[in-house]
Amino acid sequence: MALMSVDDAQAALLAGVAPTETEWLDLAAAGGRTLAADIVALRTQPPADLSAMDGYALGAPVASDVWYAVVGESAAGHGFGRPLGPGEAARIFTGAPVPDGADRVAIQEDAERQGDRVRFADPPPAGSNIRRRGIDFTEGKTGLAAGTRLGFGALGLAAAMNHARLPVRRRPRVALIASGDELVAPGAASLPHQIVASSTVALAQLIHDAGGEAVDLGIAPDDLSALRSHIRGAVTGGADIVVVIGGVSVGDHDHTRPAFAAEGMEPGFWKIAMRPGKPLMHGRLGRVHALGLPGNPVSTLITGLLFLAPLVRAMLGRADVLPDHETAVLTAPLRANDMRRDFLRARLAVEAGRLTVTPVARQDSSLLSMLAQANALIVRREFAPAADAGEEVAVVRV
Ligand SMILES: Nc1nc2c(c(=O)[nH]1)N[C@H]1C(S)=C(S)[C@@H](COP(=O)(O)OP(=O)(O)OC[C@H]3O[C@@H](n4cnc5c(N)ncnc54)[C@H](O)[C@@H]3O)O[C@H]1N2
Ligand code: MOO
Repeated sequence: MALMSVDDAQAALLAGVAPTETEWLDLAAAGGRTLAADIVALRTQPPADLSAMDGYALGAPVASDVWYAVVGESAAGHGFGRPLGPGEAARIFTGAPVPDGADRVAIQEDAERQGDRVRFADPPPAGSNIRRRGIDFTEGKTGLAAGTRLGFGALGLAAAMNHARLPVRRRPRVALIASGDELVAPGAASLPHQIVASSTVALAQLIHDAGGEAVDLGIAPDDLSALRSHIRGAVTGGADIVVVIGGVSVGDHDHTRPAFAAEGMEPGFWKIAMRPGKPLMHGRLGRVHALGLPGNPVSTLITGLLFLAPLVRAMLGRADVLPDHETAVLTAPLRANDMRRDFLRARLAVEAGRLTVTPVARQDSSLLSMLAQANALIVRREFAPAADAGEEVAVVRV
């Protein structure tokens, strides 16, 4: 069976993905969520011309070295009440409205004040220290686009635009089923034939970081009907994506594909030209995505990073769905690659102002100790020629 390319498999997975429904959240609960609609400014900011400094609001000087009459004060949160006439100044503070008739603000450090009058050796030019109405945003204009992840900057802007609640996408629900007779929960392993089911918690973190909600459905034994009932439980429980970890290869105890098929899966792809992660499988159970991730823990997490996390982001309507590729300088030579795209576990560093990358010592897809050391993957394209230290290579951060 020919292997499918990573690019074709990602495109097939992400084609026509339907976004989750909209829910409305208070601002304070919306951090990290993804906007379901464009957000329009409900007001103009600043709403008036405001002073950028503490000082004096003035009109143009009528003569050099002129004394202005200080006729009142404009403080933030208060209006000034009347226009300034020629030769008049108002004491003003940062964030306060600039009175009509004033066209500049002189800072107080430059003022010579005597009683109710003030003068400036060198008055500032027109427009100085005034933040004009609407320089940040104007009412009715889109300030944040649908698909934006609400980080602190976007949340602050939404609040400033006078929104108390925001429409966000429901977090995609990802059911995680570990499969294998050897598996036991973290903390419970004692026998030599037992292996800790480490991938569930690791994938859950990846899903959370992508904006999804992971649901741990535990461990299914190597038994077709047990795995089928776990999958049914995931679907009836409202999962958007059902992930089975392991059992996607060709061994006698690999039941993942047959179990999904018996539950009515419309097959998508199986077997990808990548290392690690070759046995990756995708299909559809109606609206629900079925994913079989290869069991070797590093393979699970790299296919999670390259396929599952992008699927979650696509369901959120995000624009930035696939991981970004950057460029870094190799510190060690690499041999030529074969027909599988290789994702080498590696460490990025900044050396003499350049981003450098060094593969970790061992690349076996069972070695979580190596993955935990890595902060990036070197992406070696299919049939890439040997590379020397000093060459640039593509990297993806992990
Ligand atoms: N004849 C072939 N054998 C294998 C092939 C192949 O193409 N032909 N592919 C290999 C590759 S590549 C991978 S990757 C593995 C994946 O196989 P499975 O998805 O069937 O994974 P399992 O056999 O169930 O498990 C593999 C390995 O990973 C451990 N494991 C499984 N689940 C977890 C978990 N939740 N947490 C931690 N560790 C887990 C499991 O104990 C096994 O050691 O197949 C190769 N074989
Ligand atoms: O692809 Mo497997 O994931 O090489 O170990």
